[in-house]
Amino acid sequence: MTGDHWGYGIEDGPSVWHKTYPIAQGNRQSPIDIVPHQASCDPSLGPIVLNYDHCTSMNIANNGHSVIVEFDDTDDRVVIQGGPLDNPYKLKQFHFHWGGKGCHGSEHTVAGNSYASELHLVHWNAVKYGTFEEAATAPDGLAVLGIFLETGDDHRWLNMITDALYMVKFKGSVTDFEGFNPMCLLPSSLDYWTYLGSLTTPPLYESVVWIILREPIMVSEKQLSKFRMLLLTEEEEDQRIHMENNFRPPQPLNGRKVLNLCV
Ligand SMILES: NS(=O)(=O)/N=C1/NCCS1
Ligand SMILES: [Zn+2]
Repeated sequence: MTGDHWGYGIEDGPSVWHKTYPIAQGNRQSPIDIVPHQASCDPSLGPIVLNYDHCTSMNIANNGHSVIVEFDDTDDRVVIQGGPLDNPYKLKQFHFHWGGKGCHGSEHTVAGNSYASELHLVHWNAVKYGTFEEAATAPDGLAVLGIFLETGDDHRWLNMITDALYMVKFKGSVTDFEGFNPMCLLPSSLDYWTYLGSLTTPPLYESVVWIILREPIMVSEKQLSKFRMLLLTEEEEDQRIHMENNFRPPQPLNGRKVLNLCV
């Protein structure tokens, strides 16, 4: 397994990533199991503030690991700030992790329970670093907002994404996807847990301030099934392998503190 040849299968999945990415066995890896009653409330933690009003989604793509919506991050106004963050962090992209039919697929778990899926809104510290790539290797370079997806009623706005998935069925496909504002994917409460961790996909850099919202959003099984229609394989390949169970299991906490807002 070299270069971008990692995946979620037996041969190339999370249990062997350490062979190519030794930091997989580092001391601030993600995801983790969040144990609510062991989280510490920190009076210095304020609310999360999201300024997505001027966000400009550009495209939606199948990168062979997930489906990803990218944003124009030249605009300084589209940021997350507050909470544990010392600076505003700019929105770069969002993507999802999900399970197989009837299986759960979130990355973080809560008291050992996983959700059907997990949405990651990826932001970078453009105040301190010149590029996303540079920020991605710095200990305070990225802030990822994690939102759990639970099966229930149809999510009226998620349809905008699931209806576009057929256009990026194959690995390496990308299509225009403008005017989507992820504010519509937020739950009603911005109550959160936060801890210092890593990317959950190779190269697994330990550069992420994780902010996980406590309240899940509801999506239907039908909407989730459309994610599983995505393929890991390219259009010209004969084999067709569906993209599912693209989640890394929880990693050792190694003494890290999970903080939450004081009520
Ligand atoms: N799942 S994740 O958000 O931690 N992984 C990423 N890889 C590149 C940017 S975000
Ligand atoms: Zn992710």
